[in-house]
Amino acid sequence: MPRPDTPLIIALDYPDLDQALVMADRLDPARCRVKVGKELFTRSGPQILEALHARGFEVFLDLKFHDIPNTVAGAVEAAADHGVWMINVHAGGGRRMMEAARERLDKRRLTTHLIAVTVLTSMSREDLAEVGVDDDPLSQVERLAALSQRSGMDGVVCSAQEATALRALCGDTFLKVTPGIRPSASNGDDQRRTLTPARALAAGSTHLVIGRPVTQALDPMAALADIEHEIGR
Ligand SMILES: O=C(O)c1cc(=O)[nH]c(=O)n1[C@@H]1O[C@H](COP(=O)(O)O)[C@@H](O)[C@H]1O
Repeated sequence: MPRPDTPLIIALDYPDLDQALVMADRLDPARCRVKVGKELFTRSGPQILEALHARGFEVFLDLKFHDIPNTVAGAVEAAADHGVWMINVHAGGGRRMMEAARERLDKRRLTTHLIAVTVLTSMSREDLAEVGVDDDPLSQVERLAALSQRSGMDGVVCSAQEATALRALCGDTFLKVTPGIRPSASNGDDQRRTLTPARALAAGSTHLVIGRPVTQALDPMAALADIEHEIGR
């Protein structure tokens, strides 16, 4: 199966397998990847991954592991053993945690992309201050992205607002996976650091994670077509 030549990752944030597959069956695995997150995976288990793989999708299993190094190493190995395209951990777990995850995948020759979440796109400067980080999101994202790169990650999750700075700091090939994508007409929901699809790509995002602007649209396929048109696909 050829790899899809697209930056689009559709977040299948549904409460159960059936609803997720109704959406997946309307999507084309040649034109997007899909993301399975905590709610869907906790409800459905690995069955959802098998069903999506059987349909030809590359899957980002977004479980954002954050624990002691030994526990995270085991968790990323278990996740990668499902044959998913991408998995993630929280960079806030620190260098030793990320290195342990990297070493475990390398030892098993598992080629799953391993990326680290820097600062959640739902967080503003005020949210960061409340958890003891008295700095702007960009500085904290840069700090955690540099640490992630030194710790062997293939890239990071950040907001597209930080993508240009990370391109300068970490280079073009370091993955910049950006949720918080909002077409100009839609609201931000719980997201705080957002950008439109076209501006996100221009800024240097390598992948755009898009959930509600497509999945909650009155006509999801029309919403997706509009996004593809906006980014020239
Ligand atoms: O790791 C993620 O995917 C992620 C990181 C982050 O900082 N912000 C973020 O929104 N996400 C995920 O990206 C998706 C965004 O969904 P929408 O806000 O509906 O487009 C959700 O599934 C989130 O769990």
